[in-house]
Amino acid sequence: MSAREPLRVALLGAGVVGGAVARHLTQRSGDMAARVGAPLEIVGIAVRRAGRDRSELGVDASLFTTDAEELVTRADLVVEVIGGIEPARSLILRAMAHGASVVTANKALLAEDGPRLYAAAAQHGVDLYYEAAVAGAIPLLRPLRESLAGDEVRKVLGIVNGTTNYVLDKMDTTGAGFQDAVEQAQALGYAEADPTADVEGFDAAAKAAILASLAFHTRVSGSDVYREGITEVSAADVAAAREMDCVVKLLAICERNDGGVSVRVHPAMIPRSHPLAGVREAFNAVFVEADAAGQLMFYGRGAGGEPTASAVLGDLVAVARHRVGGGLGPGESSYADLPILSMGDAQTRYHVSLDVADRPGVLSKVAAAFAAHDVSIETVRQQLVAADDGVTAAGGDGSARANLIIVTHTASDAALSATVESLRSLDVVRGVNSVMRVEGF
Ligand SMILES: NC(=O)c1ccc[n+]([C@@H]2O[C@H](COP(=O)([O-])OP(=O)(O)OC[C@H]3O[C@@H](n4cnc5c(N)ncnc54)[C@H](O)[C@@H]3O)[C@@H](O)[C@H]2O)c1
Ligand SMILES: N[C@@H](CCO)C(=O)O
Ligand code: NA
Repeated sequence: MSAREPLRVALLGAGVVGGAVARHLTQRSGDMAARVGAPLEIVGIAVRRAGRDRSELGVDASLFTTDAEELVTRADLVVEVIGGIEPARSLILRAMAHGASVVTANKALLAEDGPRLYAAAAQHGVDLYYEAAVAGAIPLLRPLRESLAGDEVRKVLGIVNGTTNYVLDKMDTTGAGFQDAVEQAQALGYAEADPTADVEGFDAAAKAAILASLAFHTRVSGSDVYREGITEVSAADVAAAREMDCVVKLLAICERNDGGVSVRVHPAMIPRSHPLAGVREAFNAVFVEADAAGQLMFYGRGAGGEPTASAVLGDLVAVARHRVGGGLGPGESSYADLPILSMGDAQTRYHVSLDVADRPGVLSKVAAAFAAHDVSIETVRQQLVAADDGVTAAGGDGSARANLIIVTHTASDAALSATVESLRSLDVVRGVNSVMRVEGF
């Protein structure tokens, strides 16, 4: 082991992630020192309440402090795992101003105000690393930032929120409704007491913004991301997907085309044969497509104290090595500055399930609505609605009813959603059962 002076580490937050980081740093200090080339010495752990019993972390009780502002001024390396915007942002900026490199897991902050933090890191000549912020343990940001730095990334497509994947998986495999599945996720500790950030897609949108920024060398913030959560996904949607041999997943999609970049988070049907369909429970997986590399897939645990601590510790070792050996990791790269496309310009495909009157001319009226918006239909399947399946087989005008399932070719999202609006107003359409985007065919 090196005789070098210890590097002073300040830990901000001792919750799920911070607790796991503290335990590893304490129990495996010898390995960490050998890998870094200098000991990593915890000089303080900022907590909200000082008096609590935290003996299970195995750290000296005198290290806990409620004065995070003071703590960050006497550290070489600061790990921020408090979460949220403030005081996390001010503490990170203060730490950098005092010369500390920073490791954070805070996707919400990076998606809201990343450029300000990157600028501060550059100004003060320190590192800002955040592998844990997207897809937890999965090494994903480092590959994008470093391994693929010489390639052209075209698309990043993935499942980046464990809670919603768990909920959708349970809806698919057990037929559970949305609310039941959320309660199961809460009972297992995946979903928080207030699961809004997960189920409304805010968490995935923040991660999509970070991924797109790195992939396309362009500043993308959380508010640039089109976002739909899973609260509107019904058992009928999941059943419609099953009929198509598909599953519903909440996807983060970052695409680059000639016009710019499109970044979106929404539920979509994907074929059961697609590798993302096999991502079960609270796991995450991300596909990256690059010109020279072709397709790459990253899979693993995106949440939980231990998996997230793995990514935090990897970053901590990396920035500590820079302190020992000199130099800095790559900073923000936003030189490409590509325009960000609106959702209407995104190229998507729709699956639409309609209840229609079963009489002559209905199909042509439906087809005309698609044609009017220049949307090409790929497949149409029709089945009669039986009188005994819970709906009345006779329509209001005495005609029989049928279920029409239509899958489109790719078109702009604006054209597709305008088509659905037209369908809703057709007299032959009795009801729109399910509308969902389709990916991965
Ligand atoms: N838990 C995960 O699976 C996971 C995965 C990836 C990223 N993250 C990110 O990691 C960060 C931490 O998440 P977590 O799950 O550990 O949250 P947590 O709520 O378990 O822990 C946060 C801790 O910070 C403390 N805290 C809040 N304000 C503080 C302050 N001003 N000073 C000192 N302590 C303060 C809280 O009391 C709490 O103990 C968040 O940014 C989160 O998005 C978490
Ligand atoms: N709430 C997040 C934690 C990891 O960021 C999830 O469910 O994926
Ligand atoms: Na990661």
